[in-house]
Amino acid sequence: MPPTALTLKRHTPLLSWLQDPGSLTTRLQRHSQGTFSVQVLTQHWGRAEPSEAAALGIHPRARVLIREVILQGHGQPWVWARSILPQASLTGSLRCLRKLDNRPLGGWLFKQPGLQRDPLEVTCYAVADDRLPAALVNDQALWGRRSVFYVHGKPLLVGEVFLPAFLQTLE
Ligand SMILES: C=C(O[C@@H]1C=C(C(=O)O)C=C[C@H]1O)C(=O)O
Repeated sequence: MPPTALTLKRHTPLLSWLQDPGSLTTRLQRHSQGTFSVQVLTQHWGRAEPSEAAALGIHPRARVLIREVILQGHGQPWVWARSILPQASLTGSLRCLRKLDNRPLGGWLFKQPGLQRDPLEVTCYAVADDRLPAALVNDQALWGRRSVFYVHGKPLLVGEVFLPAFLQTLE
């Protein structure tokens, strides 16, 4: 089935994960029976993609911290996550996010009082999306989600794509 024509079957177990407004880290820690870990692929300063800047409500040339990780369970690549942290957001209590290393972003986010989150956008990542490491994709379309979090009104964009090894755990 061509990726563009992929549709989510109703009641697929993945829907529950795509639409869950809670901490993905916490849910994956449970699902992995405590074997959860974060592998940082890259964390560098740069510019957001146009759609990311628009979602964050920032100037397309604003300086952002780009963080891409693989969330693992049982040592397997389960989720590819790309977070866009505007430099203007990383002030005050958010400065610590500059040095997360392999600590999960969600572990800090969901402890913040007054955390707010925009509605989740669910999307299908066609194979052609070259930001996804091809080795993780196994030449198939994948489903993901993204949303903007606000801590003390400062926006952070988090996107997650569920990988084939994770989908196998739902079968
Ligand atoms: C936002 C969360 O943080 C998770 C951890 C991430 C990280 O460490 O970079 C990125 C995306 C999330 O899946 C969460 O747990 O819900």
